[in-house]
Amino acid sequence: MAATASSSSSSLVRAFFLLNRTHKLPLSLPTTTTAIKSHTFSRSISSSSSVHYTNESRSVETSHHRPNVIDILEQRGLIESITSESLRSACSDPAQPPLRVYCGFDPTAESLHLGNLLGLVALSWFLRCGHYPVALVGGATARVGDPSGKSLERPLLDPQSLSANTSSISATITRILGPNVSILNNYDWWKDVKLLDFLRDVGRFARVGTMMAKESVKRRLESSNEGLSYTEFTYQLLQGYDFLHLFKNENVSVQIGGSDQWGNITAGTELIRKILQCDSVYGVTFPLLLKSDGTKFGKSEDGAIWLSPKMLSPYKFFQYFFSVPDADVVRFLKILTFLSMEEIEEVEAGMGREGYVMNSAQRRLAEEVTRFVHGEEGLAEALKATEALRPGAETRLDWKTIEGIAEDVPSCSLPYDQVLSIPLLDLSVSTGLLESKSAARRLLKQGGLYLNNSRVDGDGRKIEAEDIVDGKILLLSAGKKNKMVFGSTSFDGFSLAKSWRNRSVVGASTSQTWTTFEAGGATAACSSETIPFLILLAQNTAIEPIIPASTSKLAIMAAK
Ligand SMILES: Nc1ncnc2c1ncn2[C@@H]1O[C@H](COP(=O)(O)OP(=O)(O)OP(=O)(O)O)[C@@H](O)[C@H]1O
Ligand SMILES: N[C@@H](Cc1ccc(O)cc1)C(=O)O
Repeated sequence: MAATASSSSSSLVRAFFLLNRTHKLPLSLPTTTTAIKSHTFSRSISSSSSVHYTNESRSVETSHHRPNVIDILEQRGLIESITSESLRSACSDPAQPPLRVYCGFDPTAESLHLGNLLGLVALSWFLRCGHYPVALVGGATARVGDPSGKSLERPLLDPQSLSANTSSISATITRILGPNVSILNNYDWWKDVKLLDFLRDVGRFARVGTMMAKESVKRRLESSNEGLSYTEFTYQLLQGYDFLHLFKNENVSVQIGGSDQWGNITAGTELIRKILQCDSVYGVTFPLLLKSDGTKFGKSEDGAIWLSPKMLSPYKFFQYFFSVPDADVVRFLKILTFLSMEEIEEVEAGMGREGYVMNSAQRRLAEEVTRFVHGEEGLAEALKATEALRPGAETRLDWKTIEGIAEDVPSCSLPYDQVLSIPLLDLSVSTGLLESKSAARRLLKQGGLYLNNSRVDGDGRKIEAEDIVDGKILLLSAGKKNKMVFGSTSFDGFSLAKSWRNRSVVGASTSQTWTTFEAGGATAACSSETIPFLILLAQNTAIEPIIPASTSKLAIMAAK
């Protein structure tokens, strides 16, 4: 059934792609324009955050040729379940106004991550097909914590962190989806809801048997000794009530989310059916994006692919997609980019052709996703950095480019006189880039040792003043992947602290001259003076400096 629907719409889909190149949004072919007055979208980001949008009423196009967004999502592998098949006709029926569709994100971290990107991509598809997306930031729900997919109750977040997270996530959503997406914070309606009113008006309609049967509840009761708190148990009702509220007040009739959200989404459609006796309400889920070990990409997992450039640079973001295995690249192109299916098929066919340049498909994927998330500027930054770090690259290195990526490659800071006139082989060992001088010599003979992207030939090569780019830095590469940046004294304690932090460190506090933070059971301290000084204190008492305390002018970062 899905296949029939998809093929019948494929010519429309193609037309849409052509259009989309020139007129970005929406994808529909407008025929008449009607003002929808009764539904003004209040683009307010909460009392608890500083981002504010003004109310605006929209002019909505009714279209005879609105591409079927559900068919498109399905073709691309972005549909896991739908509450009712009638959504397919509702979303492309020219007699009906465009749909308002929402996806929620709890602000439990400073940034959204790759898993959340699927929701943004799906919202963007709705927008491109002429509908109205709403992104909800769960300022209220994050105070409770969604038990879906969680084996333990989440720690509570303080109001300041919630507010900061709400602002930064909202800014990311606006950056990615543009100003045509409304952002709402559910704290804005929850703060006025009274418990007794809620129990009387909503609780009555929620059946305990149905609530107990939800996957998130069953799984927790079966697998954890601690079970589930009443607070977490009510989470599904909070999300259900959000849908009811948005349906009544904002005319939102579709909720989308990852497949772990099915129970919460259907809690909403059930409440709307029971309380408002309305059936024209829909839930759609997409499959979870999983890592190669089968676990989901998430904010609370290690090694998250963050969407905020403050948490992960566009360069690293680009590199992640540039390195995905061949087996995943076509699937990722379908779910994470807006390339037409024909273009994707073309890329796939190219991968099997003779003369295919390795990683070209990945490069296309990385370019498309980085552009969507970080914009043209972010993509340009990522491409420049990628080129700057490519052994053999012609591009002249400059301090500004390297400074931007120094945090993303293993780096180390040394006083000038410990670099100048030092044999390159010695330097590559003393900094930890290579394990021994014989290994360094072997690599050099094989042509795998590069200084500032140029291949090094003789083993007697010493560092000369002109090798130190802009008098500050040099780049040494071993083989193709292992790179290390050396800084002279211009690497101050602050940038060291920052680069150290980016290597999965949690909790940093800054005092006037010292930054301290904890990493994997250890505390690191770094002075913020210009001459860096870094020591690592093992947890509890024993002091174990990674550099001798006497060499107070030297700072070494974990190299590999
Ligand atoms: N790996 C993923 N693949 C697809 N969707 C995801 C993934 N991770 C989260 N989502 C979706 O993003 C939306 C927001 O989820 P949420 O804010 O709870 O993120 P989360 O990563 O699940 O958080 P946490 O790690 O704290 O559980 C939900 O619709 C959820 O299903
Ligand atoms: N429960 C969702 C976030 C969400 C919150 C409120 C909603 O109304 C909708 C979605 C999640 O944690 O992934």
